[in-house]
Amino acid sequence: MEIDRAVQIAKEAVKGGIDWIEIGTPLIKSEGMDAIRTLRKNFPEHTIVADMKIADTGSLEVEMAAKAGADIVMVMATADDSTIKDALLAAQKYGVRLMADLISTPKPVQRAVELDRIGVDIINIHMGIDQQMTGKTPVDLVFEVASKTRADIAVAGGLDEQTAARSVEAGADIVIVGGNIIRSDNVTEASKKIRRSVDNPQLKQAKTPDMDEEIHKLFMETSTPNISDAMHRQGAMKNIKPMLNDTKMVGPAITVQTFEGDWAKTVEAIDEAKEGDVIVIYNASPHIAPWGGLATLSSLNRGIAGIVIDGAVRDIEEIRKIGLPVFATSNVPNAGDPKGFGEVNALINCGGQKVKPGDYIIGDDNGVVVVPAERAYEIARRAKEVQKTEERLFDEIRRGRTLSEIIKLKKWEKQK
Ligand SMILES: O=C([C@H](O)CO)[C@H](O)[C@H](O)COP(=O)(O)O
Repeated sequence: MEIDRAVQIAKEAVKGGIDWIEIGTPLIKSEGMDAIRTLRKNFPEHTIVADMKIADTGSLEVEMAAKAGADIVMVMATADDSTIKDALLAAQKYGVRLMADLISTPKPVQRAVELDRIGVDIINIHMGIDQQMTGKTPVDLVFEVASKTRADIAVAGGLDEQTAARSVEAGADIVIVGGNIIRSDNVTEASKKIRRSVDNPQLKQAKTPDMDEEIHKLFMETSTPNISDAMHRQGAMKNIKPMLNDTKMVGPAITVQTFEGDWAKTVEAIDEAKEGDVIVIYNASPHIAPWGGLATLSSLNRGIAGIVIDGAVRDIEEIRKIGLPVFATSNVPNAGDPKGFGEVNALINCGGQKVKPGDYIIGDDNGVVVVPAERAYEIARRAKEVQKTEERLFDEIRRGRTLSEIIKLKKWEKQK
């Protein structure tokens, strides 16, 4: 994030009622202490938190941040006690408060108690962005840490309206929200929502979502380009196109290995599939269809989420009328016969991607991506982050700037 964008986003968030502005570590690494100076200058009345993530030379780095205009400076809870104590002395000397970040602390409750005894002002219960993608949340620790310490308690790490409210109910004094505000396409509205839930935490009934439901919901909300970006451009199937427009399909794979001119196993898979599954077929012939209208209707009746074929389909008009998402390499008039070769639920290769039963298959008008089952939650969360970042970029482009201006493309190209 560039400093001018950070200032603009902070202005929109302030309009929505936020009290404090946290300058994140990536911005500080990119812009140095100027990030703090600029935010201080633009927001003379607001509390400025500098997420310095201090690991050593506590006194020196607190002094740097304090002189640049920070009110609160962040030290790593995992730093040595000598660093924490020296940072604390500098904080007292320069009239700022010291916040200790419990990110990646092996025994967070025990360390919080120790930091409290040392005298840090605020303890930040924090799950980092990468940890959040694996399903970790800071909220479950709040009550225990808050009840065993006297310091103020901050909470950070993927908080939204629900989890911010739960944190306050569990004893948090400060709620730090990053992505769910700064990546929104309406930062002011997103800030207002968080403000409302923090001020009235009892109104937000947080339910713990079922993991599979959550994965399905996140993949339904995101696009295959979002998912491909989240996987560092991996996972996209080659040459496989949607046979319908405005199509969206999400589900775990049931796989079919079959051969040119043989449609027996593809049709048997319909009976073996569970509701919500996606049938993924390797057939390898662009000329003889192992799938058509009758199989599509049969799948619709069984509640199957969609079909992906590395091969051809026929009866395209019927498939369109039925409306079940079908993806294939081509459409042709002729089918094969049921011969019975091949296998259901084998490891297959489809569109150049390995697919095993249970892997998540997501299809839309852009094509199809496969996400390994063991990474489904993490990738779904990362795809959502990609989408949020893009929403904000879309908003800034709508306001009249070009994409390369916004992302300062030249500055971030690889330097020789
Ligand atoms: O501290 C943060 C992170 O480690 C990068 O510096 C974030 O500011 C903090 O996690 C809040 O952001 P979200 O997790 O996106 O709410």
